[in-house]
Amino acid sequence: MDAQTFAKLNEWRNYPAQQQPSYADKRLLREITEDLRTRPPLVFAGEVDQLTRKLAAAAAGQAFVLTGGDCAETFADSTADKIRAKVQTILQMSLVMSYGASMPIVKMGRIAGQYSKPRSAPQESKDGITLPSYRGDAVNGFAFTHQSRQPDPRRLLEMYQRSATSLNLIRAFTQGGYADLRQVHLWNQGFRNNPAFSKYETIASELDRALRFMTAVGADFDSIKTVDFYSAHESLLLEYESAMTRVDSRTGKLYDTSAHYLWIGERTRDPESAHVKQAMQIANPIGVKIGPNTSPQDLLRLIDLLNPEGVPGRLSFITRMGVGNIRKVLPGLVKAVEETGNPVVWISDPMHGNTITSVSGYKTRRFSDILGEVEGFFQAVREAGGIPGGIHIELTGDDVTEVMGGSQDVSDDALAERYETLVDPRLNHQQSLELAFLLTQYLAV
Ligand SMILES: O=C[C@H](O)[C@H](O)COP(=O)(O)O
Ligand SMILES: C=C(OP(=O)(O)O)C(=O)O
Ligand SMILES: [Mn+2]
Repeated sequence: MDAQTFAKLNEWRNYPAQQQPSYADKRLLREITEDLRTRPPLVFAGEVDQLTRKLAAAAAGQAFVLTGGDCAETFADSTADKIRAKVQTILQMSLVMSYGASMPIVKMGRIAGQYSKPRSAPQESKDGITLPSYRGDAVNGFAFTHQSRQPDPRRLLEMYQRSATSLNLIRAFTQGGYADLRQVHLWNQGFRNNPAFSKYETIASELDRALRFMTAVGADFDSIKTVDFYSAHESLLLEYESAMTRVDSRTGKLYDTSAHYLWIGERTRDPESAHVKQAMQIANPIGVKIGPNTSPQDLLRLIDLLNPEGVPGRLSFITRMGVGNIRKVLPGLVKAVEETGNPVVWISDPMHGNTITSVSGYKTRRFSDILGEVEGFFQAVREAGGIPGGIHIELTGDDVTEVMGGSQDVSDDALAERYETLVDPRLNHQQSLELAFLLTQYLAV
């Protein structure tokens, strides 16, 4: 690596980095990041560029992005069954959505690397004992003991290994025929038992007819049975992201090879933050989460820093305002950005602005608030002259009870039945499919 590239790679070190673990053993951290630097990349520059082109299509209204997966992946749950269920859920949603939108869906998972979390509070207290907060399996353990809550750099290696094995399986599923349209359609038949099915019967039978028509005219399903599926996670642990950054031999540019797509969280998106400085140096498509206190100036500055050349697909803004704020705050932001002519992708995260504590004490969200924010997002972006480009949600393929409501009407009392997330509540399989059906009404224009 030449001196100039090396300087770029380390530029972030000159700026304040929030939400970083403080490791007791700095030497061990160095040994581990040195080791990571020698490991093969998890994703390849060519794939990353292909994703950027697909995101460019979303910015232009010719594709729509679906990102879904856990709030916090865990090492223990990075199993074949759980990964399959998540990928299956995303493929099922995407079939329904692409029918509704009559356009391709860009499929991304918060998967194969979503192992670290920013937290509102650095510490957690229970029964008079105060310990560091859980920051994701890549940092420390969830168990509430002194030992488990200490940040351990060896977990970064485990993150790499788990990401690699997850991605290997995802590649096998999505390239090996598992994503065949007919198969995905068959899975969707399970939704017929959902209490809300009658509301969506028309679209479900239209989709059924469309596929039968394709079969009748001899469509070559075999030639379209692989799908492109991209990995995404929050770029939070800068030592890890930096250690996974490689020079692309074709172009000499830096790519963070830990995932195809990286986003910067609401808590670390300050233009002068190490997180933004790190993202400036890499060629991956970047998302920035934006909450209700974002100003138009913030966005213009982020555009200057992260996409000064206006490369379509390079930058997305992921709005997470809350159902009560989205219509008030978003139109002004969209207007200001659209006036610059810079091609950003507007993506809705209807989860993070709608987190509440239920009466029974669970961190949860209401399905109705999530839908309300999605609706507000489509209206606000269109009203202000922008193009709604995608949705970013926390989901799992399992029948958990973490989000209240939906057609199966998960009640406050029912949350206790299968509340499994370690950080934020996720839509379960049925709630995710229901959201996909509901989205079709906003996607069809
Ligand atoms: O996933 C997002 C954040 O990490 C999470 O909402 C923060 O949660 P906390 O407020 O429980 O720390
Ligand atoms: C931490 C997250 O979101 P935000 O930065 O929007 O709070 C997340 O996506 O899990
Ligand atoms: Mn979350």
